[in-house]
Amino acid sequence: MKIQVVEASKRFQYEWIFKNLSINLESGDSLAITGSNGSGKSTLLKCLTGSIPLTSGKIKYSIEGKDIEDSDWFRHLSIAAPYLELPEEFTLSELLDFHFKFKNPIKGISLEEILELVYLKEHHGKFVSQFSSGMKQRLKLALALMSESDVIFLDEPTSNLDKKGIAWYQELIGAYQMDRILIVCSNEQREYDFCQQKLVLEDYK
Ligand SMILES: Nc1ncnc2c1ncn2[C@@H]1O[C@H](COP(=O)(O)OP(=O)(O)OP(=O)(O)O)[C@@H](O)[C@H]1O
Repeated sequence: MKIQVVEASKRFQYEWIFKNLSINLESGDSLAITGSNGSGKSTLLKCLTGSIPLTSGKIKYSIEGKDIEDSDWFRHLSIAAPYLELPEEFTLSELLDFHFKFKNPIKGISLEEILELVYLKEHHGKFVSQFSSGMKQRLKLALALMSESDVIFLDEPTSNLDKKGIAWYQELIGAYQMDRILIVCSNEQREYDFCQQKLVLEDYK
């Protein structure tokens, strides 16, 4: 899998969020997108996932030299972000069944193992609406990383996690990034210090 970003720029009304941003990523790469509050991290993530268009420039996804249509990017990626809510009217078991109807779990892992990994096994019958914010965040991260996707996007991955949850997140990444592209939007070093590449949005104003 390759993602090529060429001279990408994004503007909302008269405000340029980023200009002339170029990056190349391939399987196994990890990129941290950093910058102060309001610098445009989430906006760049939304452009990279195809949820909103660029103002100018180009983003290309390809596998083994073959381009992937913009409309098919979603098949290759998973996202965990604060603004993407979990469907709260499901119990945890129902949510896992629902989620994995659309995405395959990574090879060799069962739903039972995912429940254990996320420390929520005893809560499988509980409604997601009754989860604490930390439980919801662990679930979002696990759903993203346990899905068979070539690209994983994590926006503010440790929000609502306590010290133990942060250590759990770091271990999860170590064990399950595998040969995939990982993109982390954050301004907290502990969330991205394992990333090989770092992009600072203030450099693209
Ligand atoms: N749909 C929109 N229309 C107009 N302006 C927008 C829109 N979405 C975001 N913005 C503006 O783009 C800028 C960047 O916002 P963004 O949420 O990408 O920043 P961020 O770096 O993720 O911030 P934070 O660290 O606070 O989460 C802000 O000035 C924001 O108001």
